[in-house]
Order: sequence, then C-alpha cells, then structure tokens
Amino acid sequence: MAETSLACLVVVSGRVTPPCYPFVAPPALGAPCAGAAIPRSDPARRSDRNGGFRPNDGADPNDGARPLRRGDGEPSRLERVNSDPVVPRLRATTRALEEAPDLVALADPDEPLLWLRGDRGCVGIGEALRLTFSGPNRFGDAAARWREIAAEAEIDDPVDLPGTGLVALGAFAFAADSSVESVLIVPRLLVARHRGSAWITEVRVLGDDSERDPSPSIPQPQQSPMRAWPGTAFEPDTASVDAYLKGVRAAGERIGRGDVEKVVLARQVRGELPRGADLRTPLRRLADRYLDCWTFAVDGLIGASPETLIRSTGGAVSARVLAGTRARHAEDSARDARARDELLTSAKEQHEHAFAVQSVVTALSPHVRELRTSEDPFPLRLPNVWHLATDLGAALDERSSAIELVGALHPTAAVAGTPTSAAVELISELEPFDRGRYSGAVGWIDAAGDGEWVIALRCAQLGAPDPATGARAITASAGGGIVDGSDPAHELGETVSKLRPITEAFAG
Ligand SMILES: C=C(O[C@@H]1C=C(C(=O)O)C=C[C@H]1O)C(=O)O
Repeated sequence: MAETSLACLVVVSGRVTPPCYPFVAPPALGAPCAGAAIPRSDPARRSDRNGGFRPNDGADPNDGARPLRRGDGEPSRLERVNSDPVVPRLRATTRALEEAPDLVALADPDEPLLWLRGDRGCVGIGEALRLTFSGPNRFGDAAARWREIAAEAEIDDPVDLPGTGLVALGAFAFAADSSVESVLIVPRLLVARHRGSAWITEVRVLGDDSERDPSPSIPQPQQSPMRAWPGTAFEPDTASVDAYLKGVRAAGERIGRGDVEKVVLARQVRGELPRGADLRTPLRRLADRYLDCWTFAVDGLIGASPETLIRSTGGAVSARVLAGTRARHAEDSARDARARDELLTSAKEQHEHAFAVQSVVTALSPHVRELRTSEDPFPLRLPNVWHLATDLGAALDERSSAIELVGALHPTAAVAGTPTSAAVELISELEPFDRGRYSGAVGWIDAAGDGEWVIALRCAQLGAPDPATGARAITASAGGGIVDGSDPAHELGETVSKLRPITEAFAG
C-alpha cells in the first residue's frame, strides 16, 4: 500500500551509527527531500497566527558536545496535577546533525522513548519534564498545559521544522475513568530525523539544572551496548478467552435490541519480562517488520500502530481510518488474495468501516475545511492482517493543536463503536478490565502545536520492575468491531492476528 502524501517521522536502517554527531550549520532544508515537512517560516504555516504558541527566540547557536548517559543530570520535573498555576520554564536548543542517526540504537534499553517510521522519527534520552493527566478532561487539560509551557519556553531552533524545538511525547488512556495516567514527557535530549534531515534538541528546565550547569553545549548521545534478548511468551488464558467470547455474544444481543450499532470489544494477554531485557530488540523488530506503521515506546507502552488518528503540520491535517480486518496468509498467495477480496466485497465490513469514517469526519469537521477522503476504502496490507482503510486530508480551520484534535476525535468508532457514548458504556460493562492506554492515543506535539498521533493499537504496556526480581509484567491487548452478524469465533481469530506484532516482537 502506497504511503499517503502525509509527511512525517521515523525509521530504522539496521545500521549502527557511530555515537558521535558533529553539529553543523543548518542545512538548506527543503532542498534534499522533496515532499518534506514545511519549514515554520514558510507562509503556508499557520503557527504565527496561533495565539498561544510562541515563535523561536533566535538565541545564539552553540557547537559544543558532551556525553549524556541515562541517569545523568537532574531528575525529570514531575507534575501530577491536571492544572498547576506555576508554569515550568523550559529552554530548548536545536541543532542540525550531519548524519542521520540510528534512532533505535540510541533508545534507552529499559525505558525507551521512541517514535519511528521508516526514515522519520525521534528518540528521547532522559526526561526534562513529565506531566500527568487523568479524567474526562485529560486531553483538554494536557492541551492547555502544553500551550502554556510552549508560550513560556525559550526556543533556539534554526532548523525550524515540525518536530524541532520543544517536543513532548505522550500517551493517553482510553477511558475517562481509567486508573492509568495519561502522560506527556519532554525528553532532556531528543534526536530526530526526517528523511534526509536530522537534528538534536536539548531541553533544560530554567531555574533548575541550567543554573547549576551553565554550559551552553549540547550533550552527545551515547549508545549503550545491546544486551541479549531473553524473550517473553504470552500465556494463553482460557478464562479470559471465555470472558471475551461471552462478551461478544452479549454484544450481539445488545446490537439486536438496538442499544448500539457497533461496539469494539478487546481482550488481553499477559506475560513477564525478565530483569534487564533490552527493549530495543522488540522495537527494532516492530520497526523493521511494520513499515506502514508507527513504532512507538512511551512510558512503557510499546507497539506499532497502523492507524493515524491525526497528523497536523503547518495547517494541514490528515488521518487514516481503519476498520474491517482479515488475517493474512502470506504463505499462500491465492488464499491471501481471496481474504483481501472478501474483505473488500463484504457488506458487513464496508458497513463497519463506514461507521469509523463517519465518526472521524463528524469529529474533525468543526476544526477543518476542504475535508476530503480517499474514494473507496482500500486494502491496507500489513504483515499480519488486511485492513479496510480510508485516508482523510483537510486544512486546519483555526489553530487547534494536535492534542486538541486528538481530544475531539477520541474515541473513534474504530475503537469504541457507534453511537459513541452508548458504545463506551457497553465496553465498560462487557470488558472485565481497564484498557489503560490501549486504544487511547500515542504521539508527539511540538511548541507550534504540530504533531502526529496514532491510536495505541498492536501494543503492550509494561509494568514497573518487581523490587525483588526486577521482572516486569507485560499486558498486550487487541480487539475488533462487533456489528450485527459478527461471529464470536471469527472475532477471536481476529484478535489473535492483531496480537501477532507484539507476541512475535517479544518472542525469544
Ligand atoms: C481494535 C483494534 O483495531 C481496530 C479495529 C479494527 C476492526 O475491527 O476491524 C481494525 C483496525 C482498528 O481500527 C485492535 O487492533 O485492537
């Protein structure tokens, strides 16, 4: 499936880049990569019309380099409340890099912070600031807090692209009443690439470490040696499979009664990761195998999602809606083609897909103009499944930030159902667990409000290390849309296919 015209981040070359990134004068951006992101200075960008986000301050560049390792420097500033009158002041300094780095190799093996697809993406090293949110207004609170922080920040960014300057990576919980926190993390050091361009950003909390360490140089990222991968098996849990099948049958009855038209039900599988497992191994596997997906790692949430909730850069927005699934049969091309054709011609799948597209169009319309979609749903081929897919594009009408758009879109019918509120209620009634961040949103935002967010699918959440053994619990989730006529056994099979990216990435 061809990539849409959406520009953006990420990927893995498989090559180990030497851990030294000499800083150079900003390259002539735009020239080396046709179709690249629009520089902020381009009149097409609308960030200068945004009331809350602040332009770069043009502070002096510097060329120095000193090593930074995990645990170096000050601990991350942590904010736990949804709103706080004191706005932390950050200074972000971005410099171009001569060579495009191997982002996975630079990731922290224990707490990776990564966003990656092909030759576009970023890796965070250390934390300057961590903001946590919860409750029904978690998106609105996060958007407002980020707007304040961005407005107060000192940003020295001669590279001037979406994703340069001040950037936070984030992961949001699916449910308003989730006990799992939503989080925005500003890395202390961010190394990023966008096709032929690469850059590094250092962030300091003003009035904190910056005063104790006035050095103007940017630390040099250090790549730690790879550790052996122990592998994890996800235990088949009969009770949870039975509960899932029971839920699907109950959903079918409720659809028959007219309570909802579609509801998305999920199930979970669990495993345990031994002490010291190097998380760059599953991340490398996901990024190398799932080339049409965004590979991510944010606060222990690791996965590769094919579904772009929103990409917003320079006033242009785009999204990819998926709903309708068949397992791939990569070993038998005739069977594989039949599965694809069956998906394309199934009235049930087309109906289910239409709900998902409609929910995105309805949520996005108040924020955009010139909204257009790809004509008919097209088959998206992933290594594990076929999906019915529709791409959307539009111009942003007012300067809503990427997180505000995520808040407007979440939850789409692809992960909740139709109508939304009845489907969300039914999910909390029929699913015997808190989804946490699964089917929530994961992505990044910069100081101009640009960003990319995907639905957190094909992912697993890692717990904190056990104090005695160092082992970490890992929970993977997958689900699917239930509509009139859905077959529980088929739906179960679909969750097995959707879990494959994670079960295979974490296998020994
Ligand atoms: C809910 C998931 O996937 C969503 C549901 C789909 C479906 O029902 O066909 C397809 C893609 C996603 O929008 C998941 O992967 O867990």
